[in-house]
Amino acid sequence: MIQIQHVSKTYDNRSIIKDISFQVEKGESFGIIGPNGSGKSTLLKLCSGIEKSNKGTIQINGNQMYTYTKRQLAKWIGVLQQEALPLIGFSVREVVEMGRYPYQNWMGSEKQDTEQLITDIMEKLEIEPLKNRTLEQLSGGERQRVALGKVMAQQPQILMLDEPTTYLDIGHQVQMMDYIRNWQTQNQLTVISVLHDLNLAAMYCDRLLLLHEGEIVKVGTPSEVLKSELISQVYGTEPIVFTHPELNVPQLLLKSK
Ligand SMILES: Nc1ncnc2c1ncn2[C@@H]1O[C@H](COP(=O)(O)OP(=O)(O)OP(=O)(O)O)[C@@H](O)[C@H]1O
Repeated sequence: MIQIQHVSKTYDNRSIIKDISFQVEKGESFGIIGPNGSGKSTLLKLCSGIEKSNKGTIQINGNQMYTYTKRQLAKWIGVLQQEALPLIGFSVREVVEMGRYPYQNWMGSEKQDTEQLITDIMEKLEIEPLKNRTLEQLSGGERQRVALGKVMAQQPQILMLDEPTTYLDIGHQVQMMDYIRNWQTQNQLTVISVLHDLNLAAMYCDRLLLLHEGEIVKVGTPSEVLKSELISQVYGTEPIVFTHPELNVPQLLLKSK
């Protein structure tokens, strides 16, 4: 579905992403993890086309990314960025409807009637009761669900998420990740997420990419990547790694030094 080959990125002569190659299959949930400043967000921006690489190629569904127009790319890739939501004035429903822009003509209308699609998405995310409120009248968790609703309305094949659970409490973190996983499994959606929380990453990702100083340390299943020695080498703190008693995935406990 998405293939990254020998991709590098420099900012101001600083090498941020160094010759990275990996691929993500259709329907897969793929997590990018690594310490602060390791290049996770930059890598995601390269994968979504927000930033251009200095070297290497990115293919979406077998075609070079640069061959897609912005509008075509928006039908393939949806990016969840909370800070990108308009701040004032728009109602919740209007914001979700904005996700339809790749399908609209220059007058903002489209052939398909999307009333029902928008209502279904809002019901699924339990934001229908908030539909007439404006964004500044919402909590952080509600705003995050609206942001997800907007990107769902875009009906992308690939969803890219940069820290989707930041500012959410544990209940809302799990709720958010469950919404995404349900959407993923029901629609064969491909998901690429940058996650700081390694326990959530292990619970919700099929494979993980561990990044350190712009280079891949390891790509593999959560059990292959979340090993005490690797985490200690990259994050500088050695965790206790154990297996989740119900989900059978690795989980980490922190130790003080
Ligand atoms: N537009 C930019 N111009 C210059 N340097 C940048 C730019 N964007 C990111 N960087 C630098 O690239 C490096 C990697 O940043 P990036 O945001 O990709 O890391 P990250 O792993 O997502 O970090 P964090 O976990 O702290 O969010 C950092 O040193 C950052 O200062």
